[in-house]
Amino acid sequence: MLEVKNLVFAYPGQDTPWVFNFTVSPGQCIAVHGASGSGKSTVMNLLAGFLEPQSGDILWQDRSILSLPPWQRPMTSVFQEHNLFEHLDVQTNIGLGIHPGLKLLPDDQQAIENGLQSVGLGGLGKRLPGDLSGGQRQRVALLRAILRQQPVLLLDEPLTGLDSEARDLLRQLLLEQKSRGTIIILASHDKEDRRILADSVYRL
Ligand SMILES: Nc1ncnc2c1ncn2[C@@H]1O[C@H](COP(=O)(O)OP(=O)(O)OP(=O)(O)O)[C@@H](O)[C@H]1O
Repeated sequence: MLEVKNLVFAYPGQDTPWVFNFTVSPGQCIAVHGASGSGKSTVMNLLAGFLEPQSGDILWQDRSILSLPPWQRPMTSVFQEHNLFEHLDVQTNIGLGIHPGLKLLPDDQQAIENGLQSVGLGGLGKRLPGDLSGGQRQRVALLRAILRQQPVLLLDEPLTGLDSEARDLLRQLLLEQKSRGTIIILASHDKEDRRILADSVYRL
Protein backbone atom coordinates (compact mmCIF):
# COMPACT_ATOMS: atom_id res chain seq x y z
CA MET A 1 0.00 0.00 0.00
CA LEU A 2 1.17 3.52 -0.81
CA GLU A 3 0.27 6.16 1.77
CA VAL A 4 0.71 9.89 1.41
CA LYS A 5 0.31 11.35 4.88
CA ASN A 6 -0.07 15.05 5.56
CA LEU A 7 2.54 15.84 2.96
CA VAL A 8 3.07 19.60 3.19
CA PHE A 9 4.71 21.51 0.37
CA ALA A 10 4.95 25.11 -0.87
CA TYR A 11 7.17 26.65 -3.54
CA PRO A 12 9.27 29.58 -2.31
CA GLY A 13 7.03 32.62 -1.90
CA GLN A 14 3.80 30.58 -1.95
CA ASP A 15 1.47 31.69 0.90
CA THR A 16 -0.71 28.64 1.40
CA PRO A 17 1.00 25.27 1.20
CA TRP A 18 -0.60 22.14 -0.20
CA VAL A 19 -1.35 19.33 2.23
CA PHE A 20 -1.63 16.05 0.33
CA ASN A 21 -3.31 12.97 1.80
CA PHE A 22 -4.28 9.77 0.03
CA THR A 23 -3.82 6.01 0.08
CA VAL A 24 -3.66 3.56 -2.84
CA SER A 25 -3.71 -0.24 -2.69
CA PRO A 26 -1.95 -2.61 -5.10
CA GLY A 27 -3.78 -2.94 -8.40
CA GLN A 28 -5.61 0.35 -7.93
CA CYS A 29 -5.41 3.53 -9.96
CA ILE A 30 -6.02 6.90 -8.35
CA ALA A 31 -6.67 9.86 -10.63
CA VAL A 32 -5.27 13.15 -9.36
CA HIS A 33 -7.73 15.68 -10.68
CA GLY A 34 -7.84 19.44 -10.62
CA ALA A 35 -7.66 22.60 -12.70
CA SER A 36 -4.47 23.66 -14.43
CA GLY A 37 -2.09 24.90 -11.74
CA SER A 38 -3.82 23.01 -8.92
CA GLY A 39 -0.70 20.97 -8.08
CA LYS A 40 -0.99 17.69 -9.98
CA SER A 41 2.57 17.72 -11.31
CA THR A 42 3.77 18.94 -7.93
CA VAL A 43 2.39 15.91 -6.10
CA MET A 44 3.88 13.63 -8.76
CA ASN A 45 7.28 15.25 -8.31
CA LEU A 46 7.02 14.86 -4.53
CA LEU A 47 6.23 11.16 -4.90
CA ALA A 48 9.04 10.64 -7.40
CA GLY A 49 11.50 12.37 -5.08
CA PHE A 50 12.25 15.33 -7.35
CA LEU A 51 10.81 17.76 -4.76
CA GLU A 52 11.24 17.64 -0.99
CA PRO A 53 8.23 18.26 1.25
CA GLN A 54 8.35 20.54 4.29
CA SER A 55 6.74 17.86 6.45
CA GLY A 56 4.61 14.73 6.32
CA ASP A 57 5.51 11.31 5.00
CA ILE A 58 5.24 8.88 2.09
CA LEU A 59 4.94 5.25 3.16
CA TRP A 60 5.40 2.20 0.98
CA GLN A 61 4.39 -1.03 2.70
CA ASP A 62 4.40 0.79 6.05
CA ARG A 63 7.95 2.16 5.68
CA SER A 64 8.89 5.73 4.94
CA ILE A 65 10.53 6.24 1.54
CA LEU A 66 11.01 9.97 2.02
CA SER A 67 14.75 9.75 2.55
CA LEU A 68 15.26 7.60 -0.56
CA PRO A 69 16.58 9.22 -3.74
CA PRO A 70 14.32 8.94 -6.83
CA TRP A 71 16.10 5.89 -8.27
CA GLN A 72 15.64 3.90 -5.06
CA ARG A 73 11.93 4.58 -4.70
CA PRO A 74 9.56 1.79 -5.78
CA MET A 75 8.24 3.89 -8.65
CA THR A 76 8.71 4.85 -12.25
CA SER A 77 7.49 8.12 -13.65
CA VAL A 78 6.46 9.20 -17.12
CA PHE A 79 6.16 12.94 -17.27
CA GLN A 80 5.43 15.17 -20.23
CA GLU A 81 9.03 15.53 -21.33
CA HIS A 82 9.87 12.00 -22.37
CA ASN A 83 13.57 11.91 -21.58
CA LEU A 84 14.63 9.46 -24.25
CA PHE A 85 18.33 9.23 -25.05
CA GLU A 86 18.52 10.69 -28.55
CA HIS A 87 21.70 8.84 -29.55
CA LEU A 88 20.36 5.41 -28.59
CA ASP A 89 17.85 3.42 -30.59
CA VAL A 90 14.39 2.60 -29.31
CA GLN A 91 15.17 -0.90 -28.06
CA THR A 92 18.27 0.34 -26.19
CA ASN A 93 16.28 3.18 -24.64
CA ILE A 94 13.75 0.66 -23.38
CA GLY A 95 16.48 -1.80 -22.36
CA LEU A 96 18.14 0.85 -20.20
CA GLY A 97 14.90 1.11 -18.26
CA ILE A 98 15.00 -2.60 -17.51
CA HIS A 99 18.74 -2.93 -16.74
CA PRO A 100 20.72 0.30 -16.42
CA GLY A 101 23.90 -1.68 -17.26
CA LEU A 102 22.17 -2.99 -20.39
CA LYS A 103 22.81 -6.66 -19.71
CA LEU A 104 19.66 -7.76 -21.45
CA LEU A 105 18.71 -11.40 -21.22
CA PRO A 106 16.97 -13.09 -24.16
CA ASP A 107 13.74 -12.91 -22.17
CA ASP A 108 14.16 -9.14 -21.81
CA GLN A 109 14.72 -8.71 -25.54
CA GLN A 110 11.62 -10.73 -26.23
CA ALA A 111 9.67 -8.61 -23.75
CA ILE A 112 10.85 -5.45 -25.53
CA GLU A 113 9.84 -6.77 -28.94
CA ASN A 114 6.47 -7.97 -27.61
CA GLY A 115 5.99 -4.63 -25.87
CA LEU A 116 6.72 -2.68 -29.05
CA GLN A 117 4.16 -4.83 -30.88
CA SER A 118 1.59 -4.26 -28.15
CA VAL A 119 1.83 -0.46 -28.44
CA GLY A 120 1.72 -0.53 -32.24
CA LEU A 121 5.46 0.03 -32.74
CA GLY A 122 6.50 -3.43 -33.92
CA GLY A 123 9.66 -3.32 -36.04
CA LEU A 124 10.73 0.16 -34.89
CA GLY A 125 13.23 -1.03 -32.26
CA LYS A 126 16.25 0.06 -34.30
CA ARG A 127 15.00 3.61 -34.94
CA LEU A 128 16.47 6.61 -33.17
CA PRO A 129 13.96 8.67 -31.13
CA GLY A 130 14.55 11.63 -33.47
CA ASP A 131 13.09 9.56 -36.31
CA LEU A 132 9.80 8.94 -34.47
CA SER A 133 6.68 11.08 -34.22
CA GLY A 134 5.79 12.73 -30.91
CA GLY A 135 3.13 10.11 -30.21
CA GLN A 136 5.52 7.26 -31.00
CA ARG A 137 8.13 8.71 -28.62
CA GLN A 138 5.46 8.95 -25.96
CA ARG A 139 4.59 5.29 -26.43
CA VAL A 140 8.27 4.31 -26.16
CA ALA A 141 8.59 6.27 -22.89
CA LEU A 142 5.47 4.66 -21.47
CA LEU A 143 6.52 1.18 -22.54
CA ARG A 144 9.96 1.68 -20.97
CA ALA A 145 8.30 2.68 -17.70
CA ILE A 146 5.92 -0.28 -17.77
CA LEU A 147 8.65 -2.81 -18.51
CA ARG A 148 10.65 -1.61 -15.50
CA GLN A 149 7.95 -3.40 -13.48
CA GLN A 150 8.13 -1.12 -10.47
CA PRO A 151 5.21 -1.38 -8.04
CA VAL A 152 4.04 2.21 -8.66
CA LEU A 153 3.62 4.04 -11.99
CA LEU A 154 3.42 7.84 -11.89
CA LEU A 155 1.78 9.06 -15.08
CA ASP A 156 1.38 12.75 -15.83
CA GLU A 157 -0.85 13.20 -18.92
CA PRO A 158 0.46 9.93 -20.39
CA LEU A 159 -1.95 9.62 -23.31
CA THR A 160 -2.42 13.27 -24.25
CA GLY A 161 -1.94 13.87 -27.95
CA LEU A 162 -2.14 10.22 -29.00
CA ASP A 163 -4.60 9.15 -31.66
CA SER A 164 -7.55 7.03 -30.54
CA GLU A 165 -6.00 3.76 -31.70
CA ALA A 166 -2.79 4.33 -29.72
CA ARG A 167 -4.82 5.50 -26.73
CA ASP A 168 -6.86 2.30 -26.76
CA LEU A 169 -3.73 0.14 -26.94
CA LEU A 170 -2.09 1.96 -24.05
CA ARG A 171 -5.20 2.00 -21.89
CA GLN A 172 -5.33 -1.75 -22.39
CA LEU A 173 -1.68 -2.09 -21.41
CA LEU A 174 -2.25 0.00 -18.28
CA LEU A 175 -5.30 -2.07 -17.31
CA GLU A 176 -3.11 -5.19 -17.62
CA GLN A 177 -0.54 -3.59 -15.32
CA LYS A 178 -3.25 -2.91 -12.77
CA SER A 179 -4.41 -6.51 -12.92
CA ARG A 180 -0.84 -7.55 -12.10
CA GLY A 181 -0.94 -5.40 -8.98
CA THR A 182 0.73 -2.21 -10.19
CA ILE A 183 -0.43 1.00 -8.52
CA ILE A 184 -1.07 3.85 -10.96
CA ILE A 185 -1.14 7.51 -9.98
CA LEU A 186 -2.66 9.26 -12.95
CA ALA A 187 -2.90 12.96 -13.73
CA SER A 188 -5.08 13.34 -16.79
CA HIS A 189 -7.43 16.00 -18.09
CA ASP A 190 -9.14 13.30 -20.13
CA LYS A 191 -12.46 12.09 -18.68
CA GLU A 192 -12.29 8.82 -20.61
CA ASP A 193 -8.83 8.02 -19.22
CA ARG A 194 -10.18 8.55 -15.72
CA ARG A 195 -13.36 6.57 -16.36
CA ILE A 196 -11.53 3.60 -17.85
CA LEU A 197 -8.46 3.49 -15.61
CA ALA A 198 -9.22 5.08 -12.25
CA ASP A 199 -10.74 3.37 -9.20
CA SER A 200 -10.80 6.61 -7.22
CA VAL A 201 -10.28 10.32 -7.72
CA TYR A 202 -8.17 12.60 -5.54
CA ARG A 203 -9.39 16.15 -6.07
CA LEU A 204 -7.03 19.09 -5.68
N1 LIG B 1 9.30 25.55 -9.61
C1 LIG B 1 8.24 26.27 -9.27
N2 LIG B 1 8.39 27.40 -8.54
C2 LIG B 1 7.32 28.13 -8.18
N3 LIG B 1 6.05 27.81 -8.50
C3 LIG B 1 5.85 26.70 -9.23
C4 LIG B 1 6.93 25.87 -9.66
N4 LIG B 1 6.42 24.83 -10.35
C5 LIG B 1 5.09 25.00 -10.36
N5 LIG B 1 4.74 26.13 -9.69
C6 LIG B 1 3.38 26.64 -9.49
O1 LIG B 1 2.69 25.71 -8.68
C7 LIG B 1 1.33 25.58 -9.14
C8 LIG B 1 1.03 24.12 -9.43
O2 LIG B 1 1.81 23.69 -10.54
P1 LIG B 1 1.64 22.23 -11.13
O3 LIG B 1 2.57 22.15 -12.28
O4 LIG B 1 1.80 21.25 -10.04
O5 LIG B 1 0.13 22.27 -11.61
P2 LIG B 1 -0.72 21.20 -12.46
O6 LIG B 1 -1.97 20.92 -11.70
O7 LIG B 1 0.14 20.04 -12.82
O8 LIG B 1 -1.05 22.04 -13.77
P3 LIG B 1 -1.30 21.57 -15.29
O9 LIG B 1 -2.63 20.86 -15.31
O10 LIG B 1 -1.36 22.87 -16.02
O11 LIG B 1 -0.13 20.72 -15.70
C9 LIG B 1 1.19 26.50 -10.35
O12 LIG B 1 0.60 27.70 -9.90
C10 LIG B 1 2.62 26.72 -10.79
O13 LIG B 1 2.77 28.00 -11.38
